Amino acid sequence: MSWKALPPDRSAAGPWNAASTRSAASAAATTSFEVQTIDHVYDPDVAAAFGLHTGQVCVMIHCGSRGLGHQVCTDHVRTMEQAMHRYRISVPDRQLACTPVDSPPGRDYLGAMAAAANYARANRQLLSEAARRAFVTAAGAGLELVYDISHNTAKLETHEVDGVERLLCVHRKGATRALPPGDPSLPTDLTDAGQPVLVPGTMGTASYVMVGLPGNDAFHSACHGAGRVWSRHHALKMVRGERLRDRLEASGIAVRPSSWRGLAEEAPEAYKDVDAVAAVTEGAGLARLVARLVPLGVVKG
Ligand SMILES: Nc1nc2c(ncn2[C@@H]2O[C@H](COP(=O)(O)O)[C@@H](O)[C@H]2O)c(=O)[nH]1
Ligand SMILES: [Mn+2]
Repeated sequence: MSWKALPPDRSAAGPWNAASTRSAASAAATTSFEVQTIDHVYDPDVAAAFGLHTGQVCVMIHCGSRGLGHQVCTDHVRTMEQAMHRYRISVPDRQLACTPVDSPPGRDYLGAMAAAANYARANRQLLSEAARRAFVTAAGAGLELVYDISHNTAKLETHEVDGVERLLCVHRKGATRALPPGDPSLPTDLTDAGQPVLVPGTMGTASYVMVGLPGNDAFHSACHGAGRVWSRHHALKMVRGERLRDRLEASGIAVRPSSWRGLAEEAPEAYKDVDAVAAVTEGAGLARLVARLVPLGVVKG
């Protein structure tokens, strides 16, 4: 399973454009290529609409711009911080540095961020194609795309605020879009079901497919993953890559890391409990559970 292109942004011009270092992906980017199987389906109808069923083998690919988006954010926070006085803006924290979306720094930021998002999408396309070739060669099996979705982005979108439709620049960090059934931005084959929301957990625990819900108060957003409890630095102090590989392989998960260090940084214990995160996401009305997937093998880049 990987990510399908979303419709392009509809317009420019409008509200504030904030570039935040908090809003950036970690420079040491997470990339995982995971073969999984579906161990539980919560909503058979929506799962069927996504082409999913219990026992199915899937591929979940997580890849962004490999640090480019982080650099874009760092650079534009600096520029906006220096430009804010021209727009009479002050913020309590430099990481909230912002200028209007239709100002030169705002346009520059959105353009650079979009380029990084496109680069991330191209990376996923290449990894998806590699997955297709590997599955055909090794198993004679084809792969069908469920959804390709961007994360850690800023998008211009119209939302109702205090009863008024407004054009907003919505920043989603550690988050992704979660459109409800019937949303006009959805591809037609997903209009009845809603948008697939992919929630990777860790290489040693479950991951989830969820679906967007009506009435989402977070501007149609949901989490994009379990999220960290340990920094990469702390994970390196706590975990040895070789031992982690042995532990995962002993529990039946094949592991192919590009480095021991990279593997240790992404140890399962460095992340929150994804089962709890998915339950809270559903409880908060952000997205609904569709299927739970468990890892069979992971390649870490
Ligand atoms: N299924 C897997 N999920 C993983 C793995 N490594 C990390 N993660 C999850 O992805 C999200 C998003 O990562 P981010 O770098 O964009 O924040 C993260 O919160 C983890 O929950 C993995 O190997 N397999
Ligand atoms: Mn990422």
